[in-house]
Amino acid sequence: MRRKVLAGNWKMYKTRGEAHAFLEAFVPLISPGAENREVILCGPFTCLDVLNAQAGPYAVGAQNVHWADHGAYTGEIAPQMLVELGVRYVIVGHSERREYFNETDSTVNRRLNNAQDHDLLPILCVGETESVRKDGMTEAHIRSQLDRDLELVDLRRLIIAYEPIWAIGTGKTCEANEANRVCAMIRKHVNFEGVPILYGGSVKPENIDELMAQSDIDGVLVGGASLEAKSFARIVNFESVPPTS
Ligand SMILES: O=C[C@H](O)COP(=O)(O)O
Repeated sequence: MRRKVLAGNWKMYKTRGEAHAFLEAFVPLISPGAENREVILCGPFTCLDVLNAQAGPYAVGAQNVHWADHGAYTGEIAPQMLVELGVRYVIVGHSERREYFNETDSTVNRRLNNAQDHDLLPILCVGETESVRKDGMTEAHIRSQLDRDLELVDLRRLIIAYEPIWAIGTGKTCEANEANRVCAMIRKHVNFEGVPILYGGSVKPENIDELMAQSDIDGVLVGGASLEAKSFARIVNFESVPPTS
């Protein structure tokens, strides 16, 4: 059985003090016995050591990593610098990186490979814009991203997040059955049953149970609703709905 993954992406929010306060509130709210649930907190670089010190059983993730181990790359961060801070996961290819920082499938691929070379577990983000969806090109677009991004990447040490761009931070959640359909398509395309596939895009306490009840959604990547301890705790404590058969 694939593990369940509940990941929070804080984006460019939270100072170290705010991260500390979040953890003090969040950790006691998590229900015991959430076995087989991997909780990941992806904070800004400046918070990573605070998360590592205080997050207890929960894993720490970064939001980007460079394809080189060192060099004249102002503003970038190398994998071993993250590993030294106790980071285990790293988000790669988030649509905000692709849109605002000119990430391409080629740079995403190089970042994924270097992350794995240093034993970081990457969370690759893929997804379509609203206009791609309207043109009926969602599947073709995602398959193309996967083909280019995953060259030489070890699928056994990878998480994929399906994040329809039109659903990110907009409050427009993709219907659970449609998100499930695309996640199933991704699994089939990469041809590896064991890869955890997450859904991301306006996940909140009100829709988490329905999303987690889907057959091909193994978890969620949460932006806005991961910033507040109570709402992210409700997401982590999602209620399992037994499969109907
Ligand atoms: O990485 C997280 C996604 O961009 C989703 O963000 P959101 O939950 O604020 O829509």
